[in-house]
Amino acid sequence: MAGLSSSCCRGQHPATPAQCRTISPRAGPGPTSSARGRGAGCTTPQFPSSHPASLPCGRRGRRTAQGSLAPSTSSFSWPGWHPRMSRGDMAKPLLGHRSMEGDPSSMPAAGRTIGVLGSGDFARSLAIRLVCSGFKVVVGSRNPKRKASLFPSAAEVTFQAEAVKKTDIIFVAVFREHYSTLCDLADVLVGKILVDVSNNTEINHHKESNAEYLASLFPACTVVKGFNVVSAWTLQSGARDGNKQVLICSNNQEAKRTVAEIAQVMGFTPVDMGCMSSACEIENIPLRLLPAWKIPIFLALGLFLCFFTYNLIRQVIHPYIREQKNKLYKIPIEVVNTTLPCVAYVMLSLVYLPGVLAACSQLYYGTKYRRFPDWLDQWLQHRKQIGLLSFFCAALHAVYSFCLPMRRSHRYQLIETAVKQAVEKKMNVWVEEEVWRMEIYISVGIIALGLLSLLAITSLPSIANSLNWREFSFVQSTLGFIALVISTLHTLTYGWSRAFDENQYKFYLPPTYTLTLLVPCTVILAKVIFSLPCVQQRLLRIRRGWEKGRYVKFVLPSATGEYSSGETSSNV
Ligand SMILES: Cc1cc2nc3c(=O)[nH]c(=O)nc-3n(C[C@H](O)[C@H](O)[C@H](O)COP(=O)(O)OP(=O)(O)OC[C@H]3O[C@@H](n4cnc5c(N)ncnc54)[C@H](O)[C@@H]3O)c2cc1C
Ligand SMILES: NC(=O)C1=CN([C@@H]2O[C@H](COP(=O)(O)OP(=O)(O)OC[C@H]3O[C@@H](n4cnc5c(N)ncnc54)[C@H](OP(=O)(O)O)[C@@H]3O)[C@@H](O)[C@H]2O)C=CC1
Ligand code: HEM
Ligand SMILES: [Cu+2]
Ligand SMILES: [Fe+3]
Repeated sequence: MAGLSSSCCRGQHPATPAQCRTISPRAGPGPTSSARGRGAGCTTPQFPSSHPASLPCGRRGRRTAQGSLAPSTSSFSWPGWHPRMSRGDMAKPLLGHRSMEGDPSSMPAAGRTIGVLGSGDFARSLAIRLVCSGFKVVVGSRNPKRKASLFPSAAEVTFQAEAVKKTDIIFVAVFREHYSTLCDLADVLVGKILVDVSNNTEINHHKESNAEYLASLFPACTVVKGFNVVSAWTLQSGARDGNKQVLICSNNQEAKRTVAEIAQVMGFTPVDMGCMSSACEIENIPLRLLPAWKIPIFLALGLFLCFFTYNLIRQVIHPYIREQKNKLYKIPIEVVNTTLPCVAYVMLSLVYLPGVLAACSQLYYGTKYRRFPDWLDQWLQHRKQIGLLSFFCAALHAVYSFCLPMRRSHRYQLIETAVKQAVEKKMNVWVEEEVWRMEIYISVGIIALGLLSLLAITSLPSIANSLNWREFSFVQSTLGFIALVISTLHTLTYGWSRAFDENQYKFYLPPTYTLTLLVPCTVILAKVIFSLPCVQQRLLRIRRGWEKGRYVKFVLPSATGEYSSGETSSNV
């Protein structure tokens, strides 16, 4: 068989279903080391027309090209290759074999024979995991002799045709572009479950999903999409250190349930993604890189750039132009440490601003059933990521702040000031107000950061899952808002009277902290207004389903506990 690269074929896809029948391959060079390489692109396997593989799918005779079907497992061990699992510890599966007799479909998932086509990374990890989970495994390879030593001894490695005969569930662990080479197994595969584990190299790279393509090549089989979001490593090392979810879809419920059961026995959590139409989405998942983080990260970078430039102008460019002083040394720490907190603080307020806007919209329309505009919906969805980025910047800011006294420049300035004061015979340099100001804003900063850490911890799924909705909302909504208020205190005590000191205006630009106060103060003011009883009651009613302009008899528990009748409809 031609040594084929297994990278995607850049659009010269070998087979459509029809083509699969008339594929006229020609023998290419013998298997090369790149057979498993990721070459620049692959070509359709070319065989001479006399080659059995040149007959249409389903009507091909048994392959004789590689001679008669060799015995399944060979004692041949590949020199220099030490499979991760030593042969001994894979001798028998971890779970005891349960009775193998009886109707296979009623057989408990474990103990069942599972087929794996392909002998690459994924096939090998899958075989190891299946054997560890108590399944019997038969691997179908184009070259079983060479590959047998890569698999645990409990797994049987044989030719593909041989392997598929022994089981009714087969994991197809080959790349999409090589599905067509399986066509000569079409007859043997009739009525079997094919599990498509393949991924693509780009999002929406093909017009139909790999699973749909596989189903079109083997219409007499039942295709289930699954396991593609699990890496070979997670498969091999077990679900503990990777994502445990296995997303599964298929048009056949029974087949989906069988594969889900196998996933469960392997220690994974099957997630039913519905029918085959979701296969595309499932195949795109491993190609996405932190999709929910894109907008928040761009927002943080944008804010950082703006504040950094602003601080650079004030702290470095202004003294250079006005006093010919070189303050470039301030860039790595001081400029960064007046930029990071601003980003942290503004982003923290951007976490709570959408909630305020949402509340305003509910108050304005007098209903909670009206969809928020898309941009607000999107914003509400991204609050977690915005919040965590704010926490990250605030944590960096705290570390930077603790390091301020370490710097050589700080020490020189300290000595310089001391000498100057000695020369001026200034004995008492203690400024009570300054001392208090700094004590307060540092300690308030620490409390704010402590609260943000609490929010960050409750963001962890394992912690969030242990809280009920009210507890989670208390931490995220109430404590989060308190953190915002305390950060505002920290910023105000740091800024103090600088905003009113004209020396603090460089090129007429106000001190940076004044710019950061706008959004947080708006949010705080709005939240104070929403907490006024008249507004709060209305919001509460709306959230309980009351609607303006609709006759809804509505009773609300009043502060004293008895029920007062709510406002009947008012047509506005
Ligand atoms: C470090 C950190 C980590 C964070 N982690 C997470 C996280 O893991 N998950 C997360 O979701 N957020 C997270 N956040 C963001 C934020 O804490 C939460 O989104 C928080 O719930 C926002 O509270 P809120 O009061 O602004 O709005 P919410 O309490 O969410 O309410 C927003 C708006 O929705 C409407 N609303 C609320 N309740 C109802 C109701 N019952 N019926 C009808 N309408 C209603 C109202 O209009 C309300 O104003 C994190 C923030 C930070 C700083
Ligand atoms: N690696 C991973 O972590 C993951 C991989 N996957 C999917 O699993 C599938 C296999 O991936 P992986 O194991 O990494 O790939 P490999 O290249 O390691 O293995 C692919 C296997 O396909 C067979 N093969 C290679 N070329 C051809 C060909 N021209 N014709 C027929 N069969 C061929 C070979 O088996 P033999 O020579 O024995 O026939 C080879 O071992 C892919 O669809 C991939 O998207 C999904 C999730 C994670
Ligand atoms: C351990 C916690 C914290 C410590 C020790 C700390 C310390 C400091 C220090 C020393 C400054 C002065 C910076 C300078 O002049 O170089 C400062 C400013 C500031 N801090 Fe913090 N801080 C902490 C937490 C926070 C948090 C949680 C926020 C907000 C989310 C925050 C926001 C700010 C802001 C906005 C400024 C003003 C920056 C400027 O305009 O120059 N800080 N903080
Ligand atoms: Cu290709
Ligand atoms: Fe492709």
